Amino acid sequence: MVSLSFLSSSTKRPLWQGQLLVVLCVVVFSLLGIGTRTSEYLASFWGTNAVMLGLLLRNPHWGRDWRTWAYAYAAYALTDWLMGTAPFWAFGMAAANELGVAVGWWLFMRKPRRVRELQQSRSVLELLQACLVAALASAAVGGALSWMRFEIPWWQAYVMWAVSEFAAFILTVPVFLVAARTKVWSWRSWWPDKPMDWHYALPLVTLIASEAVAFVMKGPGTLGFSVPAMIWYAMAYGVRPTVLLNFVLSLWKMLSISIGSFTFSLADINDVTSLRLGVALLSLAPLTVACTYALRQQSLGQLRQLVDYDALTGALSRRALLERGGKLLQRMRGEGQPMVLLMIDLDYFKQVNDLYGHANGDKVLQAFVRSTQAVLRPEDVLGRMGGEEFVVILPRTALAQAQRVAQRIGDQLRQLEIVLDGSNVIGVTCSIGMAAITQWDAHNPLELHLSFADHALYQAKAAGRDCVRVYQDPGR
Ligand SMILES: Nc1nc2c(ncn2[C@@H]2O[C@H](COP(=O)(O)OP(=O)(O)OP(=O)(O)O)[C@@H](O)[C@H]2O)c(=O)[nH]1
Repeated sequence: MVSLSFLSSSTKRPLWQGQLLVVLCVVVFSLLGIGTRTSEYLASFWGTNAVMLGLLLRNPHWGRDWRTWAYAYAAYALTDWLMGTAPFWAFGMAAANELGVAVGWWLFMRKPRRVRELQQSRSVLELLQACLVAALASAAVGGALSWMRFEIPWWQAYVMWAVSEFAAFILTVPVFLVAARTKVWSWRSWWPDKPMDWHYALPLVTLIASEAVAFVMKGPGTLGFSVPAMIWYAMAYGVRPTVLLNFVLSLWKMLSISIGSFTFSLADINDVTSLRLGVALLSLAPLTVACTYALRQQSLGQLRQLVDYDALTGALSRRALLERGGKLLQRMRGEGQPMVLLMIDLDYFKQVNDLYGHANGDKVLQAFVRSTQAVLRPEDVLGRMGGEEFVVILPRTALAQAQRVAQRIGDQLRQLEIVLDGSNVIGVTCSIGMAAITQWDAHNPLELHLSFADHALYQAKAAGRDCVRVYQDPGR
């Protein structure tokens, strides 16, 4: 398997390897760009600068060494020169190319990491700004050189250079920026984390269909045909797949423009420039949607975490416990499986607070949850009802089995030595009330079964605490 670990910011390779890679990329991509040159003008696609910028953004320590820039400059100029360009133009163009990369790198590196990695809502605007300024800087030199060399109006030379640089930057750099958070060699990491089913493919199918219609219909308006599908995939797939799809789609659009309605020549240069700019800018819409949507999902996730889990102990909150318990009850009823509820209350907990303070009381609660969780299976549910009262739900569990679990919870807690602030070590016990839910009474709501467990807990407390009691239905 080909290793692409050079794309991973987490792998710090020796500097010389990085520099060699930058030089190789400059040579290969420059040759590719030179291959697209028409006889009378510059390359119709020049991705070298964007790729070099992307590599340096992923591996910032390469860019901090001046030799990287010197080697890259030599690679730019020599490749062009060896391919037949006069030395003055070759070295001048190399300066223009590297200036754009340097300005882009400097601007991006000043931004906070989360902004750079497209994890903030303002990321796309910052990306736009950095790519624009880098392209304008490169065009300041490159535009002047191509004006002198090709005798076209100076403004046209400048705009052409700036737009082509900007388009390459805005489409390529995000691929490197988001790849910084992932393992690029795993294709799976570029795909959404959600389960795959057929309706998941709909945005992609819509995209292909709209591009097919655009290709057949032709005309300037077809550029926007794919916008609904772009917005859709941005919302459905998230940032990373969006960046990748934007890249592929934009390349396709530029290609389809050149094989469909336009050919690249100086005669329709303004059309080509404006189309190129349009295609590049089009990608910003889904990218913004994807970034904003991802942030929203992240905030919702954090909010859900806050609502669903007790901040002190990490057990489920009362609300989430009742919700999950209700669903489990339904499922067990459907499957005809038994389920058991344990209502657990720490004994004489008030005394712990009174003697050692509230903060130490909190420590005891946390220790109890840790020790109980160690006894439970992954499918069991532990929640905090409030204060020092907890509930454990044991799905697919018969009463005898649940009694052993309850015993183990009690034993484990009894053996625990809890170290408090001030190096006091204490032990605590708990009382447990159990209620078994069998198939035939599963239609009762969870709250009723909980009240049975509570009743049994009351009996455990009355019996002297540190023991387990099972609810006995008086009707049976
Ligand atoms: N440290 C701490 N104490 C809490 C928290 N929530 C409730 N408590 C305290 O838990 C104590 C519960 O006391 P009681 O209901 O009298 O129960 P107990 O002392 O355990 O007595 P029994 O249950 O009868 O064995 C009270 O002192 C509450 O202030 C909490 O989050 N942290």
